[in-house]
Amino acid sequence: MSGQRVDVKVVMLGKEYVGKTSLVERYVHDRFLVGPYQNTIGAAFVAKVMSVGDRTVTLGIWDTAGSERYEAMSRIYYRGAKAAIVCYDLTDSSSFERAKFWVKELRSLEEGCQIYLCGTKSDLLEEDRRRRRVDFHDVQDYADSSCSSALWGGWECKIGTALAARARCSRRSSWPP
Ligand SMILES: Nc1nc2c(ncn2[C@@H]2O[C@H](COP(=O)(O)OP(=O)(O)OP(=O)(O)O)[C@@H](O)[C@H]2O)c(=O)[nH]1
Repeated sequence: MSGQRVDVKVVMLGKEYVGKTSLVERYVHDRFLVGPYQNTIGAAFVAKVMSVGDRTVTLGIWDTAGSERYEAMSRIYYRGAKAAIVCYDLTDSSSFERAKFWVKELRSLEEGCQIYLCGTKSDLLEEDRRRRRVDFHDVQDYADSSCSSALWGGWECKIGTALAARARCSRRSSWPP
């Protein structure tokens, strides 16, 4: 890990190709990934400093590889995470099943982890609604019963909004977490 002090550990989880790395790039560097798809190998770490009220918080974001080949490795990266962004592709129903797999595992093994479900590639639905493969209400029901929140979006998804909310919650109870 980088030598930087991390206040909140965040992990990105989800099936390969759902767009985890793209979301992190967009959020941390405000840029879109260009060029051909390159799958993450193992995991990648990036730190992001953000303001929450009058505090400065450093997020340590672990972007895990979605390929099932790296499943055991992903478990190492979610340990001790305060927040998990579990991504699925709105145009791929199997990716939602994979997201549920991670949510179930986090709920049983990482009690202190806030779980956010994140539907990606909504731009593809804007182009053609028939491409949707994950029902809006199914996600909402599932998020209500099993997660901290559901996020909607593609490139524009604001991971930070959810994390800031999480940070504010922590602040009311015990901060730093
Ligand atoms: N149209 C569209 N394409 C996207 C979006 N997000 C990611 N992609 C594309 O989907 C592909 C996979 O994106 P990645 O961000 O590499 O996916 P990943 O989940 O990190 O994949 P792994 O590293 O294999 O786990 C790439 O070709 C991206 O350009 C999105 O919001 N909309």
